[in-house]
Amino acid sequence: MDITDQQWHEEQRRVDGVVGKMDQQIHQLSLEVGDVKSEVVDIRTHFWDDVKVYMGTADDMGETYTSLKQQVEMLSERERSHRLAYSSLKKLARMVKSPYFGRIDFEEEGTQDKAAIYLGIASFMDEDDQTFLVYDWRAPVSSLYYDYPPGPAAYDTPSGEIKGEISLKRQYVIRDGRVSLMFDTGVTIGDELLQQVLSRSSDAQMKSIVATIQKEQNQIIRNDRSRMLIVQGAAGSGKTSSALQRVAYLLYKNRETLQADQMLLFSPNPMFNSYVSTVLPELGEENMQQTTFQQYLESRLGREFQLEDPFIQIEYVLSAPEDEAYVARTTGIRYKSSTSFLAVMDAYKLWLEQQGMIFLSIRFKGREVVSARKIRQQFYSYKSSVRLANRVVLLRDWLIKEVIAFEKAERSMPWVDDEIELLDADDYRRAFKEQQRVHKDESITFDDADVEKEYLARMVVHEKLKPMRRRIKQLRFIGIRALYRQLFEKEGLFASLAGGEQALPEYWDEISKQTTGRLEQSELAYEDATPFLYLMELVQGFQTNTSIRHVIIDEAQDYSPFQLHFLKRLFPRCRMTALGDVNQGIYAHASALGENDPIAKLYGVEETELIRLMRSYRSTREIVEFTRGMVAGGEEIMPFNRSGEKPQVVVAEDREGLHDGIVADLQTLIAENYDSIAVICKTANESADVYAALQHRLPLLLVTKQTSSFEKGVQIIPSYLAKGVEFDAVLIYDGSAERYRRENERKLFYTACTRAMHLLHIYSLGQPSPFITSQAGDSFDLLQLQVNV
Ligand SMILES: Nc1ncnc2c1ncn2[C@@H]1O[C@H](COP(=O)(O)OP(=O)(O)OP(=O)(O)O)[C@@H](O)[C@H]1O
Repeated sequence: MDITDQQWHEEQRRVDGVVGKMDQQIHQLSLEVGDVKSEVVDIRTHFWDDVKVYMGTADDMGETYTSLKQQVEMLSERERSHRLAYSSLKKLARMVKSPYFGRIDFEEEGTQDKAAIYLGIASFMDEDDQTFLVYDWRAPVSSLYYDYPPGPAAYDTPSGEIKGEISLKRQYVIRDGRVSLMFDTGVTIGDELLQQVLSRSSDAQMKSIVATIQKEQNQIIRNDRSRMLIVQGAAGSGKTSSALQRVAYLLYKNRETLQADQMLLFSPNPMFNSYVSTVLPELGEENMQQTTFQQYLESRLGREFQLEDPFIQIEYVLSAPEDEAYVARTTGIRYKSSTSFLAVMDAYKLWLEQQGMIFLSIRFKGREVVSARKIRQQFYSYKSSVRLANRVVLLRDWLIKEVIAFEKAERSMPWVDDEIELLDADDYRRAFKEQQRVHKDESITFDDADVEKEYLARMVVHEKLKPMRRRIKQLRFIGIRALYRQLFEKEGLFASLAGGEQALPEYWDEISKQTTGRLEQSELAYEDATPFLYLMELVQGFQTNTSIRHVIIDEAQDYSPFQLHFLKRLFPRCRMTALGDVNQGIYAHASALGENDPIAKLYGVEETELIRLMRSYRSTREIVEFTRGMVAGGEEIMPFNRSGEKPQVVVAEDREGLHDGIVADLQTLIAENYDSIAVICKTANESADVYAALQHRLPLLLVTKQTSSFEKGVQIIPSYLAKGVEFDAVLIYDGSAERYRRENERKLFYTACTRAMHLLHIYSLGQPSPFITSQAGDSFDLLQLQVNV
């Protein structure tokens, strides 16, 4: 339905009115912020002037305390007002140029009132008559906008469902206070605006999608029933976008009880953190915590081991020769990531409760303080009904007592006299002070030489034993590394825990050899890190994190069932949102979204909800139609209706020709103002070679696993680091059969191709990959580059 000039005029008048009121509030708030700020500075500068300090009697001190307390309270109250006024000011400054993006006219059942509800990134109230001129997009009533076309509609409120009728649904694009686009929409949020948004250039940073959230995405954003929400969605279907809007929604809905730092996002790599870091601030919310799983592993095991990161593992899987060691390792990777291995670990723990614990002797100056054998005896002397981790605590306390006894005896050893000789004046002073502190009520002097010597001996021995006591407190007397090794070394142990020889993975001997070999070098393969940590936690007691209330796992398909179980135990109080695409699983390990859907079983059916997103928004129809043929079930992926050129497959006969073709292509794309372009290579090695070969011909950026921010320009990037991000144009460096042919490369290739928003060119040195040639011939254009002569 066309909008008349009259309506257009009225809408602009309303925008002018709202913007005028916003300007007024901005003015008022700026004054307030200035005033409060100078007040705060004043209180800080003259803080002591207004505090009455009397120290004579207990009453005086009480008065001083009260006066001080009042002054501190006043300061913090003023600081709070400053923070509030400042954040309202920031919010208004963001809204004033574009105060809202949508409107619904809604008549509640049983009333005659038709209310026009305008939606923006935050609420804005008319201070004169206390009415909402703009509603926050997250308010309960706003869900009408995302969920219903004009007609009967309903929304949930804390006091029940409200039914009624939507008579109008309108969208706006308002820039600098002018309505630049406006239309009434039907079934869903209008394609027209979405078309516009999606045809824009890719950004170095992800954008918020509040104005165009789709109905199925809204279900993800507002879901707050289930403990575990799983989103399985096609490439580019808005999983990450929805997850970030969801964070903003949950922060709004639970603003009294939930803070941004109680939410944690697990990202696929550090660069991704920078890519998504602006979405929440754009919506006026603080960012949640962000980390990668590898960063967590590093924080726990990085001091003791050289940890292999997942990218080194993937480089190995993609590039190493396929000999027996390779097949054994990849089999091991799959096994060690499975719940079968998790079950072995749990059984191992039960076994250890009865036997087999390995302890390290406590030694001092080459002598045994407590032998490993004695520690073990003590450990197994505790009742077997006491849990393993609790017995470890008892053992720790026992060891501390043993050390105290040892410490006493040690004071009369000759080495102590030698050490005392070496003490200087400062040490003496320290010893004296320490003794004074310990014996507060006794009058201490160093008049008597024997007393002095005793004190000094006590100090010397105590100091020297500090590291030992620290190690005991950190439970470093448990041989976790040896326990992990024992599992792979002890004849028959693994098989009996796994339920028999037949349950052992293939290539068991080689897997054991590889595992123990690396441990001896103090290396931990990526596939061993989580199981190792799990064993450590089983034995020492879980170091859980109860402050995090919500965990969001992006690219969930890249987590193994084992890792997911581990996360569940790590965050026992939290809810989880896991987003993934089974077709983009690029690791050799079993996937949490793989066969038998291990992720769905994590919290059980009752507490789990699964939402599927099948419409892809990132890429043009042509790119989606081409790429979806590469993966199982791809026919269900629906392109959004936006057209572009067909993907091109460009075959070169030699590397020089390939490079010339790519450089010419890049130059054209740059001239045509494509802002972000990626040349996606298979591995980091290939990326480094391409960068070295082409960097003198045009400006390029090389993305490595160390890259921490996502930038515009031409990026040379390994396929697995391009996860989650997108580019205006994607050139696949070499999509030949030589490079992409194995089944485990299919998803990698699909992931790389689906990074393209507007244009996809696949170069191929020789015969193109079967993942291309098996596609319908009319879904891409095939070009042959001329051979260089
Ligand atoms: N409702 C929407 N309105 C506007 N843009 C959208 C919407 N949904 C998704 N997009 C856009 O589609 C692109 C892909 O979204 P996003 O990265 O969230 O998808 P994804 O499912 O996480 O993708 P992948 O799994 O391939 O990494 C982004 O540019 C995003 O802004």
